[in-house]
Amino acid sequence: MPIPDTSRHTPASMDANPNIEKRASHCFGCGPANPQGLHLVFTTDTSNPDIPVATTQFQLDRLHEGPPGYIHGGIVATLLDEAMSKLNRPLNVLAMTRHMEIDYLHPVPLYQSLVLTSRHLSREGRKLFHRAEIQRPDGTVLARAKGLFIVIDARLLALAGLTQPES
Ligand SMILES: CCCCC/C=C\C/C=C\C/C=C\C/C=C\CCCC(=O)SCCNC(=O)CCNC(=O)[C@H](O)C(C)(C)COP(=O)(O)OP(=O)(O)OC[C@H]1O[C@@H](n2cnc3c(N)ncnc32)[C@H](O)[C@@H]1OP(=O)(O)O
Repeated sequence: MPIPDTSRHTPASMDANPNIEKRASHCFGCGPANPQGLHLVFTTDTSNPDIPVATTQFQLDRLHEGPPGYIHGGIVATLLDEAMSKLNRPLNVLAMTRHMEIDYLHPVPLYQSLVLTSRHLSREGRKLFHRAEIQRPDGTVLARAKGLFIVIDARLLALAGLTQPES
């Protein structure tokens, strides 16, 4: 039986200098330090600061296959979730996904460059409503999501050991 590489599974509480940026370096969607992650790199358009838009191009292979030749539906959900989460920092909040709904309109192919984009829709207090889409380069929408993100307050982050309490 192979010996697991435990260095990839070090509990976050054992990190020498835990902070939100360092922890995010292992994010499955965008963390550069996660060897099994998707390594998505987004461009964020804040020309309208109230309605940020995040975009990336990606191309996956059989590591993320579901139906033969197509991306697994759970990975499609991950892509859409990740894209929407990228809108939170431009809105100057830390937030987590509370609810999302997905329309799988067409199978999402492997081995093709695709466009993943998200847009902030509205805010009601600590509730942020976003949307995201995966498109072919010709604009055909393959999958679409709406998401509700909840702003995480400083006290909760401090309890999780991610920031110092303000007072
Ligand atoms: C505590 C540890 C924090 C650690 C994380 C720190 C920071 C995170 C931010 C950035 C991290 C950096 C990298 C990004 C990483 C990943 C990217 C992808 C994003 C994700 O992958 S992130 C993982 C999945 N995510 C979760 O693991 C969340 C689990 N969850 C909770 O931890 C709680 O849920 C919490 C704390 C969020 C809120 O908890 P809560 O108790 O304060 O509030 P509750 O959940 O009850 O609802 C709130 C309001 O949403 C309304 N509501 C509910 N459903 C609705 C619906 N369908 N439509 C309309 N409204 C709805 C309710 O009615 C209520 O509204 P109202 O306030 O008006 O009553």
